[in-house]
Amino acid sequence: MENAYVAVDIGASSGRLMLAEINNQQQIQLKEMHRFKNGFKKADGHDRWNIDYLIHEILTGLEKIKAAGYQQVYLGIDTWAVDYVLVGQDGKKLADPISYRDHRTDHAIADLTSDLPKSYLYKKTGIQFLDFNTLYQLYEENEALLEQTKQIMMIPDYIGYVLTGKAVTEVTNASTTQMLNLQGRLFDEDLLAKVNVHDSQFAKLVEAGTPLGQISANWMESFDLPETQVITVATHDTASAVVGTPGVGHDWAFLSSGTWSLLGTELNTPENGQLAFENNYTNEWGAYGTYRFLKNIMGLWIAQCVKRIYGDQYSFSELASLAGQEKPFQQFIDINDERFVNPDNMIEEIQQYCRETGQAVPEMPGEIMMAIYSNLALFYANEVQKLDAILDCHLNTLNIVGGGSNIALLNQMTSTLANVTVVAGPNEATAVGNALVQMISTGDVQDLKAGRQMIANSFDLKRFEPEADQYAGVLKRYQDFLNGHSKELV
Ligand SMILES: Nc1ncnc2c1ncn2[C@@H]1O[C@H](COP(=O)(O)OP(=O)(O)OP(=O)(O)O)[C@@H](O)[C@H]1O
Ligand SMILES: C[C@H](O)[C@H](O)[C@@H](O)C(=O)CO
Ligand SMILES: [Mg+2]
Repeated sequence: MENAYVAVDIGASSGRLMLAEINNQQQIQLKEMHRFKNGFKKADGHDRWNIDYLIHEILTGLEKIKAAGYQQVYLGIDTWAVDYVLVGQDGKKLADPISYRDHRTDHAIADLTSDLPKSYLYKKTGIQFLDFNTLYQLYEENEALLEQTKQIMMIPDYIGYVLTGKAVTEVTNASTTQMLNLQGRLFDEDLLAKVNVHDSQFAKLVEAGTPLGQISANWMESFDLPETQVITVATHDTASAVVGTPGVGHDWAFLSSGTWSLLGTELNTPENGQLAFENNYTNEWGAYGTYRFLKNIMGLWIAQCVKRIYGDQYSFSELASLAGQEKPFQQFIDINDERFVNPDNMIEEIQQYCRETGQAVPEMPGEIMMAIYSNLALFYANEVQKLDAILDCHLNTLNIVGGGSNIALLNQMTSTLANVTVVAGPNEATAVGNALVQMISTGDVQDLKAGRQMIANSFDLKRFEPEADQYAGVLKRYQDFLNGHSKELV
């Protein structure tokens, strides 16, 4: 009987339980068993996630898997980064987790680094400066709550703890705290002290692929579940997405395109030099001792907000079709401007930005969406050039994975502007990477290289080549615009 693997992948906008099995042709077969919405809501003065709802959805999905005839499964959990749950002395959460988009950290970097030079912090951690990194969230955390806290658990670690009773801190997601020391590969004592947190308040650090334990008997009594062995995978969803990216050789970059666009490349040693620091690139830890040298780009969050403002009357593919009927590059937008992190009305924010910069104001849905896609493609192309410069290399291929890999228009614009081959897919690379780490952990797959080959042989990947003479000079004009207008995410 072949092993069955359940990948629980919860992004900022949606979650899903995907069942992965290896068929006789040594291909990974992926089946969506359960999907649910995610999102934060205002509660007790902050934007909060509903973590109990997410756990209930996981158990509901597992019941569907049992009902489909699976008696025994492996399971891995990955979610978005930086956010955490505070667990009290009684082992229960003290509050629902606050979202990284909450405004409590809007000025946290300036406050925390007033007596701690950013260059020093970057040398220690190699992590990009995003004001919602865990370090700054803890700096702004409610002191009374922190004093009652026995354990600080990152979201996926907390879910694994609730399901199995076992607490660990998995390194790929822990690195996004900006509290891990690159040299010692442990929590940095100075940074813990800076936010009044003790080493003991984090469970032991473990690498991706470490077995966690069985789902506890109390859940088995309350829900009709398969016997479930939980494995701690690369619990940062982007880390799982990178594992699930079928890159070949050494000259490939990845773009994990979902709520965020995470553009970067996989390194075996961190790159925390001056150029990387100046360009705010990060060295998030990857699976198997790798580093994810990447940059956070605002991503399709902007499209998600637009879709919501239109009352969800358009599907994402309909919005993409409307965009395709419009001319590209009608206005330049620094999509990483902090004003787009969590505005009250994204459409108005985009329109106001265009007014303030004396540009054509997009009005119709198609114009708005084309403005978003055009500027995402330009931003991606600009960052590919920066990656080449920082790493002194030439990345020929950009593997685009995640929901955004479905957008052929955006894939093609990106290929042409960046002058690279785009390989699009799998769109569920995060779930695939989650399952692959489980398969490597059980020995069903030999290693990461063999797994990526298997992925390439299992999923329909689409290639996009640069279209000569298209958009000549646009990227240079965009870069000049950015140089005059950039107020990046910091
Ligand atoms: N067919 C499509 N046409 C256009 N856009 C699409 C299509 N399918 C997905 N998308 C885009 O992909 C996004 C969702 O990507 P994905 O499913 O990777 O995100 P997620 O995993 O839910 O969230 P996160 O990025 O936080 O992990 C949507 O917001 C949408 O913009
Ligand atoms: C806040 C993080 O940067 C974000 O979660 C990103 O890393 C991610 O996980 C996108 O899916
Ligand atoms: Mg995702």
